[in-house]
Amino acid sequence: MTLEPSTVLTGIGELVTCDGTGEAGLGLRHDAAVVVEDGRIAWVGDFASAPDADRRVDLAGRAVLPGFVDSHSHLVFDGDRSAEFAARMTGERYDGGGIGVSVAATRAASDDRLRELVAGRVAEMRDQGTTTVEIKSGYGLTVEDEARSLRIASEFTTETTFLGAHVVPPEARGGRAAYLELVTGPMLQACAPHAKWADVFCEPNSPHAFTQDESRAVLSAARDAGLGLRVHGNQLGHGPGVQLAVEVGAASVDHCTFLSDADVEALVGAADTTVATLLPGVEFSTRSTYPDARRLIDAGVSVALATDCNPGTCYSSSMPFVIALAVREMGMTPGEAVWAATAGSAKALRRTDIGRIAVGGPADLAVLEAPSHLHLAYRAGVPIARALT
Ligand SMILES: N=CN[C@@H](CCC(=O)O)C(=O)O
Ligand SMILES: [Zn+2]
Repeated sequence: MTLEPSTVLTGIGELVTCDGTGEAGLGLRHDAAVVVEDGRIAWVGDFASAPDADRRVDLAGRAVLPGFVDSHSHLVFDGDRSAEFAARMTGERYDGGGIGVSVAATRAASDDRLRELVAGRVAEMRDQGTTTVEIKSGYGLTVEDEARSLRIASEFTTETTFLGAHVVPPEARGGRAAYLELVTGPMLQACAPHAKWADVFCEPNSPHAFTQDESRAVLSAARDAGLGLRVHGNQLGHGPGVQLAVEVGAASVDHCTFLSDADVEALVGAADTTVATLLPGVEFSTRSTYPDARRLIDAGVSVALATDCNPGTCYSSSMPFVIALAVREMGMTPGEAVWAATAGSAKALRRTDIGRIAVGGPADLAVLEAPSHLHLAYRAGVPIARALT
C-alpha cells in the first residue's frame, strides 16, 4: 500500500506506539489516528481531532504497530542444509561445522544469484511485518567473498555487519593464527567501507569458532577501523561471550542461552550499552533449551528479540514466530515480546528513530489482520502481520 504523499490512517483497532508508557512500555492507544506524510509520521492523536490529508485509509479495526526490527540475520548465503536440520531433529548436536557447507555454496554463487536470494528473503520478512533488518556476512570467509557479501547486503539495509570471524574456514584449518591475521588485516580493510558493525562467533564450545582472546583481537581491530561491535556469545554452552561484549561496550550480545549469575549481573550493569538479544528460533531449530528471558527481564537486563535467519540454526525469517516462541517458551508477556521485537531490537542497533511510532520518525509501520498485539502469539503460525508501507 502506498501512503504518498499524505495519508490519514483511521479505524485503527489498537495503536502500539512503543513510546515507553503503560504496560511493557507499549504506549497503547485506542480511537487513534496516524497521519503519514512523505514517508514520515506527521501526526499521532485521537481520531476525533485528526487533520485532513490527501487520502484516508480505513483499517477497519486492525492493530497497527511499529514495523519489526530484526537486528540479527545472515541472509547472504546459497545452498541447502535441510538435511542437517532433519538430522538434528533425530538427536544430532549443532556445533557450527555445517557453516562450511554454506561457505562453499556461497563462494560458488554469482553476484546476481546472491542478490536474488537476499531480495527474496528480505521480501519474505516484509510480508511478515519486518521493516528494518540487520544483515551479516560470514559465508564468504575470503577477502573478496566477504566484501561482496557486504556490498550486496548494503543494497538492502544500512545495518550491515562484517562477520569474517564466523568460523575458521576449512582451508585454513591448522592455520588459525594466519586466518585471524587476515580477518583483522586485509579482510577488515576491504569490508569496513561496506559495514556499520563487526561481529564475532565467540564460542569455545565449538572447535570451529573463536576463543575469548581471538574474539577480543577481532573486536578491537574492528573498533579501530570505526565499526560498532556485536558478539555471538553463550550459544552452545557457558562461555566468555557476554563478559567480553560488556568489556568492549558491544551494542548487543546475541543468543545468551547459557548464562551464569555473573553474566546476568554484567548485563544488568551494562543495560544502557549492551542489549541481550535472544534468538529463540535457534533453540527451536536446534532442539535446545531456551534462554531464560524472565530471569533477564526481572533482573533489569535490556532484552531484544530477532530471528537469526540463517541456513544452519534457524531458517525462519518470521518475527511473529519469534514472538510466539518468546511468549510460549521463554516466559515473556505478549507486550514484553512485542517491545523486544521493536523498540528493544532498535536499541540493539543503537537506533531511536525506528521500533516506535513517533512524530518525525520514518513511517515504518506493520498492520495486523487482528485487533490487538496479543494475536501475534495467540494466532501462532497464521500470517497476520505485514509491513504497511
Ligand atoms: N552461531 C553462529 N552463526 C549462526 C549459525 C550459522 C550456521 O550454522 O550457518 C547462528 O547465529 O546461529
Ligand atoms: Zn547469528
